[in-house]
Amino acid sequence: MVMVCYYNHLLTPVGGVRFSITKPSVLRAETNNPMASDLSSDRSVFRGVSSSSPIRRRDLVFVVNPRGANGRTGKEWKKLLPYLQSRLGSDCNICESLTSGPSHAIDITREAIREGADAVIAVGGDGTLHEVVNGFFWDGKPVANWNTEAVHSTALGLIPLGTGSDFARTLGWKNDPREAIDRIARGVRSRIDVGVISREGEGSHYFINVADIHLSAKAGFYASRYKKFGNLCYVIGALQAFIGHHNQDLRIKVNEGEWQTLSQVTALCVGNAKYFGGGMKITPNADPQSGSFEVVILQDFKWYDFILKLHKLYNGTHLSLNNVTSRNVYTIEVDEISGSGNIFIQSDGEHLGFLPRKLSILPGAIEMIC
Ligand SMILES: Nc1ncnc2c1ncn2[C@@H]1O[C@H](COP(=O)(O)OP(=O)(O)OP(=O)(O)O)[C@@H](O)[C@H]1O
Repeated sequence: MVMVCYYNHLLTPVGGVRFSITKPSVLRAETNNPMASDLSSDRSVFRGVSSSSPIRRRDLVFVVNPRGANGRTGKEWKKLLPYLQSRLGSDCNICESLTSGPSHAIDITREAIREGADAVIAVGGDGTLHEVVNGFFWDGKPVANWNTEAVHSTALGLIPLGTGSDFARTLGWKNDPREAIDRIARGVRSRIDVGVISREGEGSHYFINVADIHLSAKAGFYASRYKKFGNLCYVIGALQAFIGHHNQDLRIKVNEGEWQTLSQVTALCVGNAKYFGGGMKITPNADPQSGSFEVVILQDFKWYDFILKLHKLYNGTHLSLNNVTSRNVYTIEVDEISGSGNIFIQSDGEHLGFLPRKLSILPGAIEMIC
């Protein structure tokens, strides 16, 4: 079978990359994105080679956020392309899709899965990974290949090139993109869990790393404005979030049980993986293959507690503190008591809105190249 990954600068709207169906077995990326790398115009890279071998060439779609890590992702990606081509070009059809703005990675991923890509690889930070993960779902269900006779499924891949790249830390991956490409070349897949967040009257939202509520979510909201300062953005975001912060009584319902009240919550963190905020080991026992979340709740923290206990939050030893609790859950509903409507929630470092929300685990929902 011949799979073609075809790059065309003439056919798309400004700044876009999209896949369009020409015939079921053809995967086509189209763009006129000015950020497209030099190699984008080299069709020998993006066009599949007709193969007479009975072994099917894998179709790999790399979803690259050129603005990730304040533009470092785009620069690093360009430097990586020759290695990528040398490592994967002989066995795989390689397709590069540069995102043109927020949420674009979701659409690219959905189209790639429907077109039968073997893997969609997020190239960027946790925000890009988050969008690619959301692209694996549509209308509350997993996205499927349009070709219902296809025997392969689409795996998720990751080349961590963001500011924080916290999800990769849980997997023990070094911040080495060549190592990530070697991993993709090996192509070993494992099932991992995904979290789903819902609210009455709204569509579902998915996350792979950590979802968190109140102070930390507010800090993440502000941190996103200061990404140009690298990991320092999380410190600046936290300082800004502290201004006017009040711990709040919240109510939670765990595993469909009874509602219970939590007093003076500073932050409530739901971990599918361990790290957030640029390396803080907030949910140290979370494991994306466990089939459950670790929920860590910080209560009645004062500003000076963060100064005195910050090292514990970074190295994951904070669970021994009096006002920190941890539990394993499958579902958790969180609502506020005061009705202020301003308790922040974020997932994978992306601002999601405000309470209430229900968070549930989807065990083994995605196959990941590990
Ligand atoms: N072309 C683009 N221009 C501007 N923003 C973009 C573009 N493509 C994607 N984005 C947005 O950039 C945000 C951040 O991207 P990403 O997570 O890759 O990098 P980061 O924030 O530096 O890393 P981390 O999330 O690991 O700290 C994402 O939320 C995404 O919506």
